[in-house]
Amino acid sequence: MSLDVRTVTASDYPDWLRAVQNGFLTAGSPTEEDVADRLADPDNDLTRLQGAFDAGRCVATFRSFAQRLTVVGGATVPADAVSGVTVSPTHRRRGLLSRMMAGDLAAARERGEVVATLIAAEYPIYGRFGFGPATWTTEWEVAVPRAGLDPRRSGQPEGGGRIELVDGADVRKYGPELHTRLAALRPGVVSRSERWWKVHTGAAVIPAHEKWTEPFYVIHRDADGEVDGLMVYGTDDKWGDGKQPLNTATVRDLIALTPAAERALWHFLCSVDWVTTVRSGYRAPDDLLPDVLPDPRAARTVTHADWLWLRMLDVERALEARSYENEASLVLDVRDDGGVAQGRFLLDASPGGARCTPTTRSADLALGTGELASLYLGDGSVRRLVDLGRADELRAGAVERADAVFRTGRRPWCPDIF
Ligand SMILES: CC(=O)SCCNC(=O)CCNC(=O)[C@H](O)C(C)(C)COP(=O)(O)OP(=O)(O)OC[C@H]1O[C@@H](n2cnc3c(N)ncnc32)[C@H](O)[C@@H]1OP(=O)(O)O
Repeated sequence: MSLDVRTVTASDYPDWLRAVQNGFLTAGSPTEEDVADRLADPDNDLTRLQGAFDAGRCVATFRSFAQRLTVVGGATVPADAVSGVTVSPTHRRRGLLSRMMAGDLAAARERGEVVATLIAAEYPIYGRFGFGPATWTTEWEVAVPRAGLDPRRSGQPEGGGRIELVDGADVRKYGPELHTRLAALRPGVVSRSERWWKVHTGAAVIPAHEKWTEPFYVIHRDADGEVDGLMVYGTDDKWGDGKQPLNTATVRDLIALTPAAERALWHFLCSVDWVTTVRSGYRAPDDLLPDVLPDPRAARTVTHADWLWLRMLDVERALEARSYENEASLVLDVRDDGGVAQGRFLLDASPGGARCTPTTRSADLALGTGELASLYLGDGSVRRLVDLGRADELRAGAVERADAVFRTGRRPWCPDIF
């Protein structure tokens, strides 16, 4: 019997959500409350949900939703955020993901979205669809007693700043604006919905499989009393046989708008009595963390991996949307097996702005859409891509010019999983 791949209706939704849950290895079905809560979410656009149905049962799922992505320079571009991708183990490797992805990318291009984004469950899945890793993440584990911090200072900020313990309602009050201001500073940040803040502060139905517990919330105020930082962390309740505290504090969210706020929040958490280990959560690879400690070797890297994957949908608009610190004129031959974003483009970039237009001039560099995506937010190195055989230098000196124009001083970072 042929499989029916189609848009999901409200009556399909409980079975579709069950298939997502099962595809992510959680048995059973979602609660009625969870289904109703998600259906009421204005960001859950059912016209962008696809499902494959076999004899009426959902066996594959795919969701996309409208997102804004911060690019270099602080502008945002409309992104097609891909999520909830599953194919039942009974129906894998028959091309179901390929069919749903092709349909979604064509629709996204049609809607005028500039890039597609996703967080890949496994590295090998999405390169074939023209995606490339555009931001990376690092998680550290800090052995607090080895960090060299002065326990007499008890984590008080320097320079007149102040740290306050607050509750979830305060986070819903301050968090969205802090996040919006972070998005203007950091390439790779993606928009957060109102529901995100509710779910992460316990004010909305928590999906059964997410196992949420109430965390601690702290804010940082600068010397003028302005809130410029937020940290959310959970603790366990571990004690050693000798009656010594052995608690681990794990960061769930940390937004710092200034380096002073970032330093103060890390020092605070590493000074909480009973906490002997701090897990940083997924941070930017160039987070200040290890080096804000007197002894950075107290921080062990526990994860370093690709995070936000990007796919170009509209090369001209994407390259014109970001800023460039250096001047360069480059012709890029962009290959795209998916037939969405291929072409030869002339990029005229300068600190004052950029123009990107189709051209017939001979190319300086040839690369795939996934490779361009990995350079787009300022992270990847053209030299490395060429050395890996994933990009071709077609004119001498093009690699150095391209690296000078694409790379940025700080690395991009996406704080969210979606
Ligand atoms: C953004 C997110 O939601 S990330 C979450 C992704 N989902 C998961 O990891 C859940 C568990 N896995 C699954 O549900 C499925 O295996 C999926 C969705 C990853 C793939 O679905 P399928 O329908 O099997 O993929 P499809 O048949 O279209 O495969 C296309 C190609 O990708 C390859 N491929 C698919 N999945 C994988 C994988 N996990 N690792 C390596 N290659 C893969 C296939 O072999 C195939 O290659 P080919 O064209 O050379 O033959």
